[in-house]
Amino acid sequence: METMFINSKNLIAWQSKIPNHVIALGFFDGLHKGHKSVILEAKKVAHEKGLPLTVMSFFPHPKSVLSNGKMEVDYLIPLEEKQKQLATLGVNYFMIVEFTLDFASLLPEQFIQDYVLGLGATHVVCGYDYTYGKQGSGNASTLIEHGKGMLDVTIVPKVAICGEKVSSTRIRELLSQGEVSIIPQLIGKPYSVRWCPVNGLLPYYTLPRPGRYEATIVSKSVTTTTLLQVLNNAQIDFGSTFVPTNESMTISWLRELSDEKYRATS
Ligand SMILES: Cc1cc2nc3c(=O)[nH]c(=O)nc-3n(C[C@H](O)[C@H](O)[C@H](O)COP(=O)(O)O)c2cc1C
Ligand SMILES: Nc1ncnc2c1ncn2[C@@H]1O[C@H](COP(=O)(O)OP(=O)(O)OP(=O)(O)O)[C@@H](O)[C@H]1O
Repeated sequence: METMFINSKNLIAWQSKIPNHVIALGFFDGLHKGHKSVILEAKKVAHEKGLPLTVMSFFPHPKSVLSNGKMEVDYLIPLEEKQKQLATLGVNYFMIVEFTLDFASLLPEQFIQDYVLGLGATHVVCGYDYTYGKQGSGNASTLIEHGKGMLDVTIVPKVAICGEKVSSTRIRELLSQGEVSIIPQLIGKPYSVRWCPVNGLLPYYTLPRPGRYEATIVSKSVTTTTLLQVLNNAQIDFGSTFVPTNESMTISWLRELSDEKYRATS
């Protein structure tokens, strides 16, 4: 998979470099089941048309840019993890467009002409609630019109669990409520963060709310299931769990323990 960092300054250079492709559009934080449904649909279309598969995302998150940094977004995964997971899903090109206030003010049709058609997409796949362009005024039903006959469009229906849309927002809510045991229903596996002994939580991950959790730690392919206490949004008390001093590790959050259960198991 090739990753491209695109902005207004290098856009023209990229426009002449990328072959025609099928593109999936969205921010895709956490790569949950709704996102995978969009990307796998795009993969199917790309296969049928014999074209490469592209995913276009943005960075930083539109909400943090549009609030002038006042709104802190609790990112679920950093770009490197998104990159790794997209490569595993079979994506050929990963376009990361720099989200700036100037970019946010592009009219929806301009975005489609310059960044979608202009970069070589001939078929767009997005979810039913995808929005784009100034004030998010473009949506799934305006894509055909803004494509001016040059763009095929596939809209993916809502993926829901118990009637509720699977979303990055919902996962952030579950983390803030300590409800980590529900998250596998949304992303297909427990929510994981990367932790390194020197710097602690790596950037663009979010810890569940303070409390005691059953978790697995994977370090150098050795998996340990243990009890951990989250103290605040950056600190974990590892208790008696052995933590290597020179290795980073992956911590997967399995379930929050009530105080009684914690006392019984510790
Ligand atoms: C060119 C462009 C301009 C945008 N401008 C705005 C904006 O002014 N206000 C806003 O809330 N979101 C804006 N967005 C963000 C989108 O509404 C949307 O959040 C983003 O495209 C990610 O889509 P998703 O949330 O469906 O993944 C813009 C997006 C694009 C591509
Ligand atoms: N549950 C879902 N079912 C179908 N499509 C989805 C679903 N969730 C997101 N999508 C689509 O995936 C792409 C990326 O969406 P986006 O990054 O906005 O995810 P989100 O989970 O809705 O995020 P947030 O909760 O922050 O709004 C968009 O095309 C969007 O329409």
